Amino acid sequence: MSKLRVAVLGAKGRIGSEAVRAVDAADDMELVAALGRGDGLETLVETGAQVVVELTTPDSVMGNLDFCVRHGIHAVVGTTGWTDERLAQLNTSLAASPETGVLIAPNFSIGAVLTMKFAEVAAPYFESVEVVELHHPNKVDAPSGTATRTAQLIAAARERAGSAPQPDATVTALDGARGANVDGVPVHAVRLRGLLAHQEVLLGGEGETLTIRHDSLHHSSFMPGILLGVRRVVTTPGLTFGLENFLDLG
Ligand SMILES: NC(=O)C1=CN([C@@H]2O[C@H](COP(=O)(O)OP(=O)(O)OC[C@H]3O[C@@H](n4cnc5c(N)ncnc54)[C@H](OP(=O)(O)O)[C@@H]3O)[C@@H](O)[C@H]2O)C=CC1
Ligand SMILES: O=C(O)C1=N[C@H](C(=O)O)C[C@H](O)C1
Repeated sequence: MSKLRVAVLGAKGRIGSEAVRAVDAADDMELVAALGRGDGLETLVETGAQVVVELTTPDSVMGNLDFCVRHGIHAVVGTTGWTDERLAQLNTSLAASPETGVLIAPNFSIGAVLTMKFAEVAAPYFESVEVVELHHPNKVDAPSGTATRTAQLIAAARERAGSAPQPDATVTALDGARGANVDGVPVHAVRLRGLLAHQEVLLGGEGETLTIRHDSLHHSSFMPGILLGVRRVVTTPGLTFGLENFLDLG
């Protein structure tokens, strides 16, 4: 069986450098390019890359994906910064290249994907829900893509269940004291030396609380999800949002 020809963009970054090692070590993949900022994207065409793993920055990802989709190169994307406008722009590009697949995964670690799933299930059963994400201080953005996605899933689950809006403070002495409001769910971002990527979903009801916590302790936690994404995206045309779509979570 021929190996999948895979390139990594953002290859010198924290997660990109780990992805280079993981792709290189995978028996069914050949690492054909490892590109950093300023390296020409034409290399992707010259090396016959079939799948790009995109792990750059929110300011670079759209241009990189535009190139990939126009050249029929599938993409597995971990880079954050997704908005409805950006997703619509990507869908427009994909419409002109209907055989190309793009997976955007807010988080590639199985624990984080399960945290989102568990939070979605639990959210309608509690009066209050808040999300706290904690990351290393060099993280490019806040709140994390995972926290934003978690809050969106929680809000959608509560809306489907007809949950009442959460009680909240009527007076805040300082802006930001209640975190960011994502679809009615407060999201708090901590940046702390020594951390990598962590999240707590706090749920509270009458006389009880439930805390769902996930910790990524090393960038290796994201690698099985990236490799799964690479294997599946080549046979999944169009846009897939969330690694859970490639997992059987019941
Ligand atoms: N979905 C997931 O599971 C995960 C997602 N992430 C996300 O991945 C992204 C990267 O995170 P992280 O590795 O910590 O960040 P880093 O800053 O360590 O790495 C980003 C790398 O991308 C490079 N880069 C920027 N623009 C381009 C470009 N146009 N072409 C090629 N390379 C480029 C940067 O180069 P330079 O330094 O020169 O700018 C840098 O080396 C973030 O959005 C982060 O949130 C991170 C971990 C897990
Ligand atoms: O920048 C990071 O480190 C991470 N980014 C992703 C996010 O914003 O959710 C995934 C994970 O939290 C690590």
